[in-house]
Amino acid sequence: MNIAKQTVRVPYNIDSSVENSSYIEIMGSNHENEPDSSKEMYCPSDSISTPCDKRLGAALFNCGLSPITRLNLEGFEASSDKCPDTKDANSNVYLKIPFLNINASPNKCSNFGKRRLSKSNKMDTVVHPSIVLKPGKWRKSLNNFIRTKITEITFSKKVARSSICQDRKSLVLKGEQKFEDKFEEEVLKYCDQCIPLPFIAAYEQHKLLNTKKIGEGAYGEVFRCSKYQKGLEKHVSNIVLKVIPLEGSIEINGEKQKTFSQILPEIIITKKMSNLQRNKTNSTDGFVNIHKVSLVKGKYPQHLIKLWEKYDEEKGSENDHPKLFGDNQLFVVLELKFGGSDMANFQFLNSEQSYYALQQIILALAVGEEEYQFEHRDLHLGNILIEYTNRKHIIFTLKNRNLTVLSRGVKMTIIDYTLSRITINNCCYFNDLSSDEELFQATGDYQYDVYRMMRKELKNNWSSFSPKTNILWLSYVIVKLLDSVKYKSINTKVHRMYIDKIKELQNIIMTFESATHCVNHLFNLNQNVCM
Ligand SMILES: Nc1ncnc2c1ncn2[C@@H]1O[C@H](COP(=O)(O)OP(=O)(O)OP(=O)(O)O)[C@@H](O)[C@H]1O
Repeated sequence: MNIAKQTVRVPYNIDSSVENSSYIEIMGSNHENEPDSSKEMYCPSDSISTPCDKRLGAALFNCGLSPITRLNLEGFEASSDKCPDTKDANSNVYLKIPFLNINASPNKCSNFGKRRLSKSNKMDTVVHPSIVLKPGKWRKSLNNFIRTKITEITFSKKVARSSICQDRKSLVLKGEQKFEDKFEEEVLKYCDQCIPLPFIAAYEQHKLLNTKKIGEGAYGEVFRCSKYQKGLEKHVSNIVLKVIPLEGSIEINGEKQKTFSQILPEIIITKKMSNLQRNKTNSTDGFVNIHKVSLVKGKYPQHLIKLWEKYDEEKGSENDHPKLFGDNQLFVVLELKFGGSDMANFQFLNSEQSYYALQQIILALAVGEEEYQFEHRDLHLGNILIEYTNRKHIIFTLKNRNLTVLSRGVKMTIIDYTLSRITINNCCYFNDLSSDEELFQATGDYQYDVYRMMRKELKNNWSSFSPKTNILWLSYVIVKLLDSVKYKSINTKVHRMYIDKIKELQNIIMTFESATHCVNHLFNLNQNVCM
């Protein structure tokens, strides 16, 4: 601890947690040989991060790395090389610690771990020696970590691995298996197509206006645009295109490409959650609205490549260059409604605004639970979008009851169902994380405790319905509202008042069994009617 204190430099990340009890178990365990190692390794109920108000403060320990939860990942040591792109090379962590926290910070080193075409059109892998912890999009972080681990370090044996947490399964609870092996056919049905469309023709430049790349995930590139709508004969604004490569044999962004069988449940879940806005008994528009899905084939359109490169120049992309895709590459394009900026990058006016934002999230989850036994299971700040609205109120229907929340100028949208669990027509869709280890080894933010807490809650049975996982994520959102999100004005009475209200909720959140249970409390609903 003392050595670490002296040597570790100022952190890049906002570490909202300091885990406090799992160190010894983790260091002592050998996961590979212990299929049921979860109890021994993590004792998750005991290893919940210290609440933000009690955690070690910056003054005490000026370091973003959780000091006592470094994991021993065999074969991995810090390299002493300096990152060629990093201006302040000294700000890299150059401690020799067994587990350098996972993540590439694009701002620090935009070339970290990604493949790109060099001038000679040869594939180069540029590797960053330091791995910096960052909360949020863990999948890319893990990929980068693994890619770095493979390229940077001399391994006695190469790590052969498939994708992270991509074990999408469906479990038919009653009746017949619906799709058999006709996943491609089913995807085409959802796209309203018989065959894939040529990518370049379907997304020609003139059909899209004001196009801009706005984000990226491990699976896809995300563009915002106005898109020409045939029936309406005009461009409709605020469309988001999420472009996901499919079925190809080349790895993209360190991941195997999704298959038809993996993308189909995501399309189904996205459509179902989106349609909740038109539902009667339980309704919300808090889940991202999907306009259309398309299956396209062929090279990436040149104008989208240019926008990808612009984003890379300005912000630094961690993804592979889309020029890599050939003539036969398939893509699914999800056309979604623009939901705003993600919560990690949003600045709230004050905590009154964030308190009502939190209520919107709780209600949306409750509606999902009631209608589809929905658990999000990955509700980190990157998956919660916020936009400004003129609407005074946001209206939800929960079990035929209309519930109204003040918007205080913001509208919340939940995205990304990669880990989500849902029951639709007696079929349960879930992502089986039971044999995934990497996600449960990550550390450095309360977010990473939540995955372990979910595993404990679900007893590693990822098909079961346990809405408590939504509560675990709500506890995380509350911690973030108190600890990390940005506020414009904090020196006001109203801000202090609502911070107290959020703290009150923090004190009781874990006593609820579901988001619905929490709503009953918040809205003083009659237990007999609403439980
Ligand atoms: N509807 C939307 N409106 C606004 N921004 C969006 C929308 N959908 C996605 N984004 C932006 O794009 C980013 C990546 O999207 P998303 O999380 O869906 O990708 P992914 O490939 O599933 O990510 P992951 O790496 O977590 O698997 C989001 O963090 C967000 O910033």
